[in-house]
Amino acid sequence: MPSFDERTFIAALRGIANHPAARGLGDDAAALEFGGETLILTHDVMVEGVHYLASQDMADVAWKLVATNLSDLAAMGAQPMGVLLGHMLGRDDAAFIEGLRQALTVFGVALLGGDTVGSGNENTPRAHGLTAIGRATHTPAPSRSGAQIGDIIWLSGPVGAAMMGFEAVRDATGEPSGAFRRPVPLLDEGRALAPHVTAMMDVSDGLLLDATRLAEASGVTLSLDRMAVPLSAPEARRDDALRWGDDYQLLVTIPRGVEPPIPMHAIGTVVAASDVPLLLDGQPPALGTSLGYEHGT
Ligand SMILES: Nc1ncnc2c1ncn2[C@@H]1O[C@H](COP(=O)(O)OP(=O)(O)OP(=O)(O)O)[C@@H](O)[C@H]1O
Ligand SMILES: Cc1ncc(C[n+]2csc(CCOP(=O)(O)O)c2C)c(N)n1
Ligand SMILES: [Mg+2]
Repeated sequence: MPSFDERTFIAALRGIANHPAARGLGDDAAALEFGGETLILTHDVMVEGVHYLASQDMADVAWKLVATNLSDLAAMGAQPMGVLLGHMLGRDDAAFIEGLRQALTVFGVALLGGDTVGSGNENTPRAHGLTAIGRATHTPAPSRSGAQIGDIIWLSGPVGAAMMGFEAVRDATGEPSGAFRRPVPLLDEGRALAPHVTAMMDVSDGLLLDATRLAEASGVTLSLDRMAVPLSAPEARRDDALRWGDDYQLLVTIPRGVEPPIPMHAIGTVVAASDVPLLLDGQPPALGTSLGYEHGT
């Protein structure tokens, strides 16, 4: 086991991330004011065996690396500009480059640079890093910390498709798996929502965990209606789908009475902070159960 889990490590980093652009390491990306504009900067890593299966097509892995980073830009209402790739050489590098080319073409983003290394040992799981750079289309760029008591909580679409897709790939069932292999960042949606939201984030680690993070950042409690969450999985898997992650929907809060500018699903309301940041059908989630994906736990 690592010496720190993800949450503890990021909390320790907060002590040295004092620049205002870091936003206290509380948002999906940094927001750096520069030359009259706001640059939005994010970096995500994918690891073989953690984020993708060793059997997967490397073109899909490259696509997902781009898409997950662009999803963090979407959550800030940003327009992507370019990326820097950190690449560890290994099997199927030509396929990786083809998947990278496809994603950059589809999302209209430039490859600006990066770094390439060997693993040193072919049994070492591979890791792939990507930095994505965008420009804010609405300032201040939305944060996770602005939710207000009384706001309505909205979700851009269903959760559960990535979980089902993962199981299809893992078990080689031939069932649809595109949501897991090739997620699509909601860039247009993020830009449309940015001027209207009090808070916004993308849902990467599971709806319940990410909703908890938004609540904690905003100093409120999020009260979710379990059955109002749209599902792209069998109803019997609802509780798993609310926790699994990888769906890259946008989770936002908007003042009551304001209609979202795009179709969204109302899934709850923001209430005054209580001793728990999240209520599910009025109840705190059972103690000791996982709310989503956390590294190092
Ligand atoms: N190693 C690190 N160094 C500096 N900042 C970090 C590091 N790891 C995480 N952070 C920051 O902590 C915050 C939370 O990170 P987290 O990875 O949960 O967000 P995210 O990128 O939206 O999630 P995901 O990785 O699931 O896409 C972000 O602001 C991120 O920039
Ligand atoms: C092989 C395999 N097993 C499990 C999962 C599920 N998973 C892993 S990390 C993560 C959250 C996003 O990661 P991060 O927080 O690092 O951005 C999720 C949902 C997967 N994708 N692949
Ligand atoms: Mg995010």
